[in-house]
Amino acid sequence: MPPLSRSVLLFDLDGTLINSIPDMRAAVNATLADDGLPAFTDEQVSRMVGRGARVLMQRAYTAAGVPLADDQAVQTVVDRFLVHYDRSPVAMTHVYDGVPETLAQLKQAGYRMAVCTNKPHSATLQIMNLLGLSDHFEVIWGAGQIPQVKPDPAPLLATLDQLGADARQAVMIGDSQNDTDAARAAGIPTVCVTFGYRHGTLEDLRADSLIDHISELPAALSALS
Ligand SMILES: O=C(O)COP(=O)(O)O
Ligand SMILES: [Mg+2]
Repeated sequence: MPPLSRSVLLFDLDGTLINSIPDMRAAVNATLADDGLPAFTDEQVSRMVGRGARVLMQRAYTAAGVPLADDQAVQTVVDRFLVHYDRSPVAMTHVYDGVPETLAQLKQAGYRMAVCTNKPHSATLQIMNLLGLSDHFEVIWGAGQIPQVKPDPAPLLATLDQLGADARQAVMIGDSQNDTDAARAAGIPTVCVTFGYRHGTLEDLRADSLIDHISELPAALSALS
């Protein structure tokens, strides 16, 4: 596989490494139930996920017919959602097939790896620990440490900064336009999985490479350089 002209891999989490929708759906529905509102399905929640907990709550309450009035209302509901989510974050969440093996293979080949997710930071750390994924990564970046989330490039650049690396060394691996737009703005090429929680078409992603299974990633990375 080496020489590695781009040796730093930035991975998205939800929809790329793990299927986290069922536990997010449960926490969304528990939050809505606190307000006497009806539940959504996995399918509906997957269309709300992507830009972090604040946008998830805004979309859920808007879809329930009671849009959140202001920033304070959003924050209050996000805090309640996180209490529900932190209580049971991986009961129904699973790591996609082939992920641990592929991460081990990439590490062995000399890649340095980080996660950069729009999921809130403390939930991200807890979930990755519980799923046994943390040890593969030098940096785990979750939302809330800076105001911006993907598709803003700032979280990717902050993750690279923590790695002591720069955009010219990096490839982003994700599942949605939030990932590809952020990466493009940072000058970083992208590999996208064709599963996950993409909202538009595959073409909308404008990814440099598409893979149907994570085991295809090493070859896709080699073909990029
Ligand atoms: O939780 C979200 O909204 C999205 O998370 P992701 O950036 O890992 O896809
Ligand atoms: Mg994702």
